[in-house]
Amino acid sequence: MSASRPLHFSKMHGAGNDFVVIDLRGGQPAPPAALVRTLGDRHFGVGFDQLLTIEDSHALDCVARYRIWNGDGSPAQQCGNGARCVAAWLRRDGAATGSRFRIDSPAGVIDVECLPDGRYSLGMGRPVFVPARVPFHAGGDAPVHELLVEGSPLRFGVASMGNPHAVVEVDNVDAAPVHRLGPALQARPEFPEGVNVGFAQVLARDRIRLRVFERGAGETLACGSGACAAVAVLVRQGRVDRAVQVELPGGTLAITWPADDAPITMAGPATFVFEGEFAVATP
Ligand SMILES: N[C@H](CCC[C@H](N)C(=O)O)C(=O)O
Repeated sequence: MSASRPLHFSKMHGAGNDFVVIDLRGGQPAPPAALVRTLGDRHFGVGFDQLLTIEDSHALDCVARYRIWNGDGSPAQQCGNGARCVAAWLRRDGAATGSRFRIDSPAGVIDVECLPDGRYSLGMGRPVFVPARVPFHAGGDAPVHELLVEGSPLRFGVASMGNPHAVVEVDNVDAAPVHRLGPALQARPEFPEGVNVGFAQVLARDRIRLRVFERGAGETLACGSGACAAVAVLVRQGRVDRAVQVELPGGTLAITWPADDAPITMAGPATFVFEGEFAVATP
């Protein structure tokens, strides 16, 4: 029987997008990819869409830094639902005081506001549409791109929220071929760093439904950066206004993009589920 040491974690979710949060402040090393994969396994581990590590921030005005790992062990630059859970975790920890503070994400500093109704409102930065910066290596800086996918033309928009997104508009998200077209688009060489693929159904100019097949995690019940990217792409295509309720399978996020040169704001819940200890094998 190999020895092991306990690793304390918090299990959380943001609109059903679930996370394991571990505290690595004090200079503890990042978890090896093998541990991330084991911890993320829903049979041999705890299970999560993403692992979030809380770390010391080098930015003076930030309460903490955090990093993001997908279930397949790959790092990510942005996680909107995860950022809200980090904010809630820091409030409960006492590291964050007051209703406004800043956290340091791999994609940059995020302004947090704790709303009276218990939701968290976050400044998610400006969307980037320049293909080379998504990155997406095909076509120019157009609102709509088209690729031949599995023999049929597929039209979509692209945007980076710090992480890459493609957004496909569909008539009915329930019937969308999410688990076929999601992996097919992710496998394209035009997306050299992979891509999160959103399938959006426009219900009204201020309301959409969205399903997201995430890079490194598959379909999740919600994707915060995906909701931001979907609104940005659809605003640019003239399909929605600038304040949109995004209905995802796990819950609803309020996305606002006041102007092209303004950051996108995302508001939504962050929920603690349980605390636990994971037995990490020691050599
Ligand atoms: N799978 C994403 C990271 C998690 C994003 C999502 N969970 C969110 O809430 O934004 C990527 O590799 O870019």
